[in-house]
Order: sequence, then C-alpha cells, then structure tokens
Amino acid sequence: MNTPEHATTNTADPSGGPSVNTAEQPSTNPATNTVPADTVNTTVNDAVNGTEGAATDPGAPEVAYTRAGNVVPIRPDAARTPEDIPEQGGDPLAGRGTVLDAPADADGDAEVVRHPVQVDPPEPAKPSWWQAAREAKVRPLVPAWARSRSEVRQRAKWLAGYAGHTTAYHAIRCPLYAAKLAARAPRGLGRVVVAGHRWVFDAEGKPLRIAAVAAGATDEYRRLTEIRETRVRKRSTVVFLLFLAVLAGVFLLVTALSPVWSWLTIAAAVGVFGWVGTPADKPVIGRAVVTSKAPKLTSDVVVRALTALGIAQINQAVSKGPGITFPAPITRDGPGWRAEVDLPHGVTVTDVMERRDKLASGLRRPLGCVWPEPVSEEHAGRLVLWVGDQNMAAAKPAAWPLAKSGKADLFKTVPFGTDQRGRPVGVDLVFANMVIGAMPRMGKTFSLRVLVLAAALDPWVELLLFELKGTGDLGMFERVAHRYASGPDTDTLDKAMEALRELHRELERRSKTIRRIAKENPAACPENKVTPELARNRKLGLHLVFAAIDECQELFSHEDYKAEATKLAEGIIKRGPAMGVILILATQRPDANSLPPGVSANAGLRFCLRVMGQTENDMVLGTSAYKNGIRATTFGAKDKGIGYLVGAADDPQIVRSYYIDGPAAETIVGRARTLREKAGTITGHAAGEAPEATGPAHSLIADVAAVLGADETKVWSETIVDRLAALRPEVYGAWAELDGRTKANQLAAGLKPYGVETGQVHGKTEGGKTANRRGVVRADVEAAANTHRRKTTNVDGE
Ligand SMILES: Nc1ncnc2c1ncn2[C@@H]1O[C@H](COP(=O)(O)OP(=O)(O)OP(=O)(O)O)[C@@H](O)[C@H]1O
Repeated sequence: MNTPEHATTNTADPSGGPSVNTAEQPSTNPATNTVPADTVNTTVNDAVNGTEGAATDPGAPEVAYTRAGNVVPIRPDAARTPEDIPEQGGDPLAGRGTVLDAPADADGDAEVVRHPVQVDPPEPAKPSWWQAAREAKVRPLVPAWARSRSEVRQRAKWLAGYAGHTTAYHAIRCPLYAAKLAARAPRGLGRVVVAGHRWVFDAEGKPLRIAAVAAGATDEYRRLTEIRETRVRKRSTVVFLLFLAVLAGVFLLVTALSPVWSWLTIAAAVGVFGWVGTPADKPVIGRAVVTSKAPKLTSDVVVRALTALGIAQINQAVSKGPGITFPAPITRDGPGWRAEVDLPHGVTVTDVMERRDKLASGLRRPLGCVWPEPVSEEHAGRLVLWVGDQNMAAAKPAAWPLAKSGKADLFKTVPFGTDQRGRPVGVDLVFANMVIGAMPRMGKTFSLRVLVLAAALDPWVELLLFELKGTGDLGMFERVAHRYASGPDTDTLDKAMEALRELHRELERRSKTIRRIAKENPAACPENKVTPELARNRKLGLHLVFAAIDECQELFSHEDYKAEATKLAEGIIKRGPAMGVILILATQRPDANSLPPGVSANAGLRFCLRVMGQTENDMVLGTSAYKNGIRATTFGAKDKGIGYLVGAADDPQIVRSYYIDGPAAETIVGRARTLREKAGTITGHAAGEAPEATGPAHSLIADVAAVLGADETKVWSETIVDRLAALRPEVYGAWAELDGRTKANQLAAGLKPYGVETGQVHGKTEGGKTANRRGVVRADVEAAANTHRRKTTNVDGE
C-alpha cells in the first residue's frame, strides 16, 4: 500500500493555460504544484464529477480514495465540491475549466488534480489623471538649443552669415538677371498677347461648340454661340478700356512725369514680361547655397534599418507584432534627426550599438553619421538614434571658446570638445585624474593639448609637463611650465620620475596642511580638500598642480622605472585629487604594461579615441565598457580627435576634441604667459630654474654612503634600500615596498647617473644562510659621493 506523501512537485501547465496550484499542499510557488501521481487525491475530480470520492460521514476521518483504492488524508481546507473551488477573476467557471488530470501511470493509479490559483497579480487600478499627470515627464517649454547661450549665438552667427552671403551673391549677379529678363521679355509679351486673345475670344468654349456641331445639336450650338457672343462683347470692352488706360498712362509718363518714372516703368514692364517669358526649367535667379540635403529620417526607415541588424526578437516583433514603437516623434535635433525607439522586449540598446555599422548600412548613411545611444534614466531597451546630416569627422571643427580671449578657471568646467550634434562638452578637471588612450596618430596629443592650454590659461595652476616621445608636441608650454621635459631618453625619464617623486612628497605636505586648516578653521576647508580660496592663498602652497605625461607607457614599461613609477602614480591618482593635484596620462599603447591597472582603474575621467581591441578599450574606458556597447573600436581611421569621454557626464559621450594646431597653441600660450607674469606665477622651468635648484637638499649617493656601515665592504642592494627607507621614508618609502629584485633594479637605476655599478655580492641572509645577490662596493660609493660633493660645492660656490 502506498503511503500518503505531501511532497510537492512544481510543474508548468501542460495545456499552456494559466499556471495552477493543486490543493494537496499549500504552496507559495506561483507555478503549478502537484502531488506525486500514486498518492493522488481524487476528491476534487470526483467532486467536480459529482461521483465517488471523499468520505461523507461528518465524523469520519478526512480521507479520500485513489482509483487504485489507496486511502489518502485530505487537508481540512481542500475543496470537495465544485463550489469550494476558488473562483478566478470573477468567472466562476474559469478555475474549474483549468482543472487538469495528469496522465495515468501503468496501473492507472495516477491522477493529478490541480486547483487553479491565480498566479498573475491582479490588474493594478488605473492611476487617476492627477497621479498620471504628476508623474509624467515634463517637456521643456523652450527647446534645448534656445536655452544654451552659445548655441543661440552660434545659430545667430550662422543666420547672419547665411543672409549676408545670399545678399552678396545675388547683388553681384543683378546685371546678369537684368539681361536675362530683357532677353525673355519679347517672349513674355507674346505669351500675354496670345493669352489675352484666347480669353477675349472665348477659346475655352471652342471644343464644346465643335462637339455640338459634330453631334448635330443645333439648339445646343445656338446656346453656346449666344454665350460666346455675349462674352466676347464684354471682354472686348474690358480689353479696350484697359488699352485706353495704358495709353493714358504712357501719355502721362511721357508728357507729365520725369524720365526716371518712364525708365522705371519700362524696367518693371521688362521685368514682368521677362518673368512671364522665362521657361520653367531655367529660372532667372540661381541658388546662393547648394545644400546636399540629408534624407529625412522616418519611422519606416528606422524600422527597416533595425530589422537589417539580424536580431531575432526585432524581426519577430516586426513580422508578427507588436512591432517597434516610437515613444516620441522623430524630430530635427541640431544638424541631424533624432528618433526615440522602444526596442522589443529583451533587446537592449547595447545589442544595437554593437551593430552600428549594420545600422548605418540599413539607414543608407555613412557610419560617422549614425549614433545610437542608451537613455540611462529609462529602461535598457530605450534607444535614442541620432542621425547626423554630415559625417562627424568631415564636419568643420568648432573653434575653442578660449582660443581668442579669456582665461580659464580649473575649479570650473573647461571646454574640451563638441559632441556629434556640435554641442560643447566640458570637463571638470579639479578633483579628477584623466587617462587618454588611442592608437598612434588618432589625436591623443591634440586632445591633451586642449586641456594643458586650459590649465595654462589659469595662472594659479602649476604645470608639470613631460612628453616622452620627443617630438616636442608640448614644446610651446615651456614658457609657462614649472617642470618640462621632452624626449625618449633616460634623462627625460629621470626628470619625469623626479617630478612624480616630488608630487608624491608634496601630497604628504599638503595633507598635513589641509588637516591643520580643517582643525583650526573648519569653515575654510569644509570637505577636507582644496578649495578655490585655499588654492589662491600662496602662503599655504595648496595651488592646483596639473601634471601631464604624454606617452606614459615609456615610463610604466621601462625595466628600471616601472615599479616605482606605478607606485607613485597610483598614490598620486588616489590621493592627489583632494589635495589639488591633477594627473593626466596619455598613452598610445593602453595595455596592462603601459598603463598599470591600479592607475587606470582610479582615473575619474577617461578619453578613448580609436583603439583596436576590447582590452585596450576597457583599459582606458573601464571594465565592461566594451560589453556595455561603449566601443572606441568602432571609430574609423578618419575619426581623428573623436573618442568616447567617460566621467564628464552621467553617460559616456562621443566627443571630438577641439582642434588647436601648433601656431594657434603658441599664440594662446603667449596669452597664458602674460596672465602668469601679471599674477607672478612664472616659476621653475619657465623662470629658467633647473629642477635641482628647487630640488631636495639630499642626494641618493650621499644617502647610500651614509647608510653603509664603517665595517662593510660590500652590501646587498635590497639591504641598502631598506636602510634608505628608514633614513628618509618620505623619499624612499615607496622603494621599500618593492620586492628584492626590483629594489636592486631601482637602486641600480638611481646610482647609474653617479657612475656606480651594482654587481653580485656574497653575503648572509637573516637566517644565516649564504647567498649571492646584487649589491654595491663601499669604495665605489664613497668615491662617487666625494665627486658629487665636490661638484655640488662648486655649484654652490658659484
Ligand atoms: N580634434 C581634431 N580634429 C581634427 N583633426 C585632429 C584632431 N585631433 C587631432 N587631429 C589630427 O590627427 C593628427 C594626429 O594627432 P596627434 O598628434 O594628437 O595624434 P597622437 O595620437 O598623439 O599621435 P602619436 O601617437 O603619434 O603621438 C593631427 O596631425 C591632427 O591633424
């Protein structure tokens, strides 16, 4: 005999109807809930059929019988009659109709009874008009362009230019137009005479009269002839009177008025007759501007393009319904069309963005015109498709707003570029760091230059600039930079490293100053970070520092510098923003070796121009950027200066950096120099000072000599590094965190300029074991230290 079981099994409704939940076991699962086949309660089935089943004796135990004769207990609240079955959605039969039997097993003992339970939530009450209206999106009273002062200015400027050009174009062609009209005037006169003759003699009634004659309709013909005679009489009179009036006018002109009026009248008459005599296909006036009109974007075109993407859900939605919906009308938006689209369920904007090339093909537009974007505040399937009239790369670059005049304030947004629609895009550099990455020759240095120019135009900002390619792309800034070096050589790398160390040390000093101010005067430093007021107080030394390293891969992938450079850059990028230190790194090789992950992961602003693959893309734009459809790989070779900018707004933006060539940059730097001279902020390199002049009063060689014990002839490099870190933690602290081999490399690179080589040194480990490791010979160090002391004493003496 089977034992009753209460185990439940979830099954989907095989009929495909609404899911139901059997009464055997209470279940919170919305899917169908059934009892095992061999312990099936027949109660409901029988109750529905009105036959055998449940015990009827009130005192009898709550049992039921299976068809095989098994007795199973009935849950007290189980339904026993059709009326007990809960009603569904107000339809008493709805529930009963979906009571289903499971297929019987081999001995015919399996019968599953399912009590229907509503699994879908009830239809929510329709919100009131008041509620719906309050939650509705308010559309702006004035279009976005009219609220942007610069866009209004741009449009007004364009309109004035357009009107001026058109006027001038036609003005210089006036004689040509007059000649054309004069040549066509006789023809026009002929047309007027012929038309007048036809009207007076009722030419339009002629076919009817001929038809009446042909049909032999005498009465009809007579009636038509009478009409014609009346008309001809009246119209002849009109023409005669007109003729008399013209004659009188001519007489008056010739006899009473000045010849000017005669000529004017003749000109007007020639003009009118010339215009009448002009063939329809040869207009007198040509076009001042020829527009290559971009095709209009319509919903049909969008749907056709979307179905060409090869996304099954889109094709299914279009062919079988419900189709693709457009929550807002397709409108003009800047120099292009904007369509808002609700993609079918399950299709995301990313799915479309990653097929941008196919979309462009479907729209029959160049790739540089087609820009699908997500709408972050809406669902993942809300697409905004902007289709420009012109390829973004081919459009004339906008002028940098600060190119001609003005100064910048790095505490405010500085202009960086324009988006696809030509709208200005700015970046907030303060409290941020930036990474710029791209393939070679795509506009990395030009975009970096825009930012350096902005920083240069803020006279309170200290510039530390290193260009490690050696082409002098940032050479114009020598006049304003506190530190500057250009070149692919070790000397330049050393200078860049020294600047990073200096910045790292500076962070210590700044954090102490900020802590002190926050304690003494909390109102002056409410967020424990540099404020514009603090930055301009020279005594505090909290001015903004703008450090940029172009081609930073040279530093981060250099065998001798990479470990220290990574540590320093990570420290600066993490702690610098609050202390007013802005670090910008540009690289043409955005991979883990050239841009350490710890550095790239902490950058707040990212600008990625064309790159070749997903890894480079995500290295610059952040993890998962590629997966989310933010793909700088889709830019073409002609998309110079165009990239994805992340961090400047809530959503990634496509931006073309302002184009400022070398000579223009030179001029702007000239203005920056004047501003700095007035503010008294020409320091360091720009003031002709070498870094050593302001550098630390210690030197590595002297420090190494100082940490060598009197009885030591040879010492391992890693031991020396540990002692150096203890001697000057603020300088060598970062070295001590490196591993043994890197410590040795670090020391070797540091001692190289002093002519001290490291080599294998036999020594003992802390555990007493002997080992061979890299180290220095005391005599070499002392000799180099003496030479250095002599040199620096001479310099000081001078
Ligand atoms: N915003 C822009 N608009 C138009 N053209 C640009 C823009 N930015 C750069 N370019 C063009 O791209 C070319 C390459 O720019 P740039 O020198 O900045 O590239 P790069 O990525 O720094 O190259 P490399 O990797 O060799 O240093 C420039 O000569 C310039 O003509």
